[in-house]
Amino acid sequence: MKTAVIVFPGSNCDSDMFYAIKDGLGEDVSYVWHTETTLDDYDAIMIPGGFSYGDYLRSGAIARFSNIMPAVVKAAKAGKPILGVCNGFQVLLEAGLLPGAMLRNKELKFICQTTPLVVENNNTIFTKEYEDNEVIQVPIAHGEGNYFCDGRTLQQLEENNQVVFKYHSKNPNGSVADIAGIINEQGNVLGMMPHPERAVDDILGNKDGLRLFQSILKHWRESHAAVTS
Ligand SMILES: NC(=O)CC[C@H](N)C(=O)O
Repeated sequence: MKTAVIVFPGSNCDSDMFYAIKDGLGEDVSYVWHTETTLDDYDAIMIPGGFSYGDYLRSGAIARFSNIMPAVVKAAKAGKPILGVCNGFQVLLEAGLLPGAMLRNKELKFICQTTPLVVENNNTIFTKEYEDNEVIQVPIAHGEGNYFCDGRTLQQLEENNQVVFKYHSKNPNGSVADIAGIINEQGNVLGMMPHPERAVDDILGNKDGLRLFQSILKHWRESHAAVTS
C-alpha cells in the first residue's frame, strides 16, 4: 500500500504520521508537498495535524485552497481511504468533504492530553480492527476541536452510523454529541481530532492508534486481492 502524507506550510504532525505508516505499519509512505497536483500513485491519503497557514481565518480555511486539494477530492470520489487528523480533519471540513464545522474549544484553551474514546462504529475501513464500543486511549492536542453541526446533520450522521469515535466519560472541548471523529456517507473519508499516529508504539505510552492504520491496510489488501484474483 502506497500512502501519501500531505504537507502544508505549518503542518507539524507530518513526521508522526510518516513514521506511524513506515515503522508502525511497515508500509511505503511519501511526503507530498501542497503544491503538487496529483495523488494518482497513492492508495491512501493522510492529512496530518498542525497549524496550516498559521490557522489564519479559521483552521484549515486556507489549506483548503491548496493546489493538492482537487487531487484529494478526486481520490475521495474514487473511494480511496482518506484520513484527516486534527488540522487534517479541519481541512476536510473546510473542503466540504465532511459535514459540519470546527469551533474553538469550549474553555478557549489549547488541550493536550491522552483521552479515552469509544469506538462507535467498528464497521468502517478505518476501525475494523477494534471491537464495537471498545474504549481506547488516544492523545488530543488542539485549540479548535469543538465539532459543531446543525440538528438535522447530526441526526443524519447518527442514523447513517457516520459517528465513528466519541469522547468517553469526559468531553474535553464541548463538541456536539461528544463527537471526536466522523466519516463521510461513502465510508472512505474519516476526520478525527485525536491523534492515532501518536499511539502506535509502547514507547509512546500505548498502541491503541495502530489498529486504525492496520484496518486501512487490511482493507487495502482485501480489496487488492479481490481485484487480482
Ligand atoms: N494538532 C493539531 O493539528 C492542531 C490543530 C489546530 N490547528 C488547533 O489547534 O485547533
